[in-house]
Amino acid sequence: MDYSEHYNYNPTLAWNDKVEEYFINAYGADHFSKISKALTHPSSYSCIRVNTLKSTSDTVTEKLLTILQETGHGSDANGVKTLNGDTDITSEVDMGKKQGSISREPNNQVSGQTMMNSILAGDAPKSSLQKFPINKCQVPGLDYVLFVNGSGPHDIQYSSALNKPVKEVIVSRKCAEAVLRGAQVFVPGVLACSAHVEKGDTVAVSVAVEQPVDGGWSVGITRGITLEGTQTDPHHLQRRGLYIGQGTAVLSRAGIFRALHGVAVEMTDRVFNLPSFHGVLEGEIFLQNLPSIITAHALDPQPGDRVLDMCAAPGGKSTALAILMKDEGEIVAADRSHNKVLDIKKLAAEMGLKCVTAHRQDALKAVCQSNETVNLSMQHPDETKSVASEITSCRDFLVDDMESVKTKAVDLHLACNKDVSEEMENQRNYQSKADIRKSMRRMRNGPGRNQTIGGMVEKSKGFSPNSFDRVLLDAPCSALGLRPRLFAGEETMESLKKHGKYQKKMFDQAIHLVRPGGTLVYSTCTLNPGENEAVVRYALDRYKFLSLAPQHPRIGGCGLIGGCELLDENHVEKWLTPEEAELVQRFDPSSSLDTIGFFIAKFSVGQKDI
Ligand SMILES: C[S@@+](CC[C@H](N)C(=O)[O-])C[C@H]1O[C@@H](n2cnc3c(N)ncnc32)[C@H](O)[C@@H]1O
Repeated sequence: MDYSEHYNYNPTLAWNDKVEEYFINAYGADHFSKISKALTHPSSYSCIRVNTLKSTSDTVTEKLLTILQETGHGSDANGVKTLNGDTDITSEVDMGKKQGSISREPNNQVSGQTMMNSILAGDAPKSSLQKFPINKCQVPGLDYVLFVNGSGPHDIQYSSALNKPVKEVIVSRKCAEAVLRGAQVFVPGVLACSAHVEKGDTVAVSVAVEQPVDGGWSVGITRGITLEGTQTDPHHLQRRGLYIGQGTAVLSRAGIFRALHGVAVEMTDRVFNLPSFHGVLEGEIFLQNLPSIITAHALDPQPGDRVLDMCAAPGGKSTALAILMKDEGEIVAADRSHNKVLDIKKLAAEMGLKCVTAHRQDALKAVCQSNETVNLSMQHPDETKSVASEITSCRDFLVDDMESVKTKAVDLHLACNKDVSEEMENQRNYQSKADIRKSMRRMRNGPGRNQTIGGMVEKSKGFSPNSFDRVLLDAPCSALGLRPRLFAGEETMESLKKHGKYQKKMFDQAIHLVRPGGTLVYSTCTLNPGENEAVVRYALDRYKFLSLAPQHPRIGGCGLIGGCELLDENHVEKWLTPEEAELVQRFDPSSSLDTIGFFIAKFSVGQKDI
């Protein structure tokens, strides 16, 4: 058997046939194949936004270097691995005894890293001896953004003691995507395991990805199955090229399937090494993708402005906007989901931001319908601004007591019941034991310093027309730009079209809320032109008082020109003119910036005729 071809990481992203055809039409076959490949890898660096109201880039860099050093993530000058990047660097999990021989070939030719270094982070790392060098962003105005460089893909030699078959675990796709970003393997993420795995054994970790079955997709693995020997088990071929690293079993096989939570495998050798700063320097830093930070700059908020973030949770862009405004003015951060609104409140409180108020509001009904609000339709003379916003706060928002009581009960249940579902545990960036203990302590001792907001969420009745200087519509989307991604087959042409329709409806609301002379920014984290250029086309054609505005900084690429014939519908989806395409920013995951796929359009709002 050819071990090197089987035990490696070389995934091919599966798409729905029609969607693939549409994207090949939009990007060209070669380019789309590069995008698809890039999506299966994480970015080669973690991007950290410093809360400049609390700290500086230099202070944060020093603190992070100390933390990395103290936790064994520091210098690696002799090429001997110490510790890999863990999700939670305060994790107290016993590493256990390691078996088998492992060797690692560092391969630092991560896609685009050289370009990324020279454009964004300069050529000289803060400390070249550091295993995860930290660099300040070189783009003017973004020196409060830090990049922590990771490495990969690494070749890992998967082997076992006494030439026995390699012991293995298979994890779910969501779990694997988190592991590729630096997490550990948690119990709920394990789908299958070899027989006789004991605590301390070295195990190869691979991922179960959906396979085509009867016109649909299926993983085809029942949780808890035993993997037989290398060649004999029926899932052997499916795992080819899907190995994400090697680790030490923290529990035996029986323990893994009996336990409800906790780490199952402590990763020791990863295909990609990325430090994770989950829970580190809370309030002082925020981990955020570079295009999201650029989106906040594109809106160009000024101190004293009234800004609406229509789909704000978890609050990454709202807090970035608040910091750009020096916490002066008002940011109304709205989201449809009650629990997510609580996340916004928590984040704003952690970051010490007073100008962010979080509200439960459906962006599809964001414009206030009540006659009473007519008086509040501000023409925006500065002197009426603060009075009007105070009245708005009093009148427009209703405290939904029942909802908050219900949520408190659910929170209590979750905190006391450790049976957290797999998706929650894996997606919440792998809560460590320490985190769980902290939550339990909070439940016993009441809210801590940063937790004083409780579960109250204001349910908004909507906002008055023309009442915001700036509006951000960071729309819910197909998220096809997010990486790493191991499967993309769930989106069909029909589902992509639904996203586009939903976004246009939200845009219709947004346009009523921003005042004449104001600014509107529309953004998504998808590659789909139907949710990007086509929405901009719709907006420019429908609202003649809108025009595309230049963005600063501008480091992304141009938009897509022309359009695409949608054969099934006998309809041409229209995109942008060459001039318009120059004004939007498109972040391409296969480009040298090595970011997620992202799209930003900025509009100037003229005198309205609606
Ligand atoms: C792309 S995320 C926003 C990320 C956020 N802007 C940030 O940077 O942290 C989209 C958000 O839209 C919210 N959402 C989805 N449908 C919505 C609706 N009809 N009204 C308001 N929010 C909605 C989701 O709950 C989700 O939090």
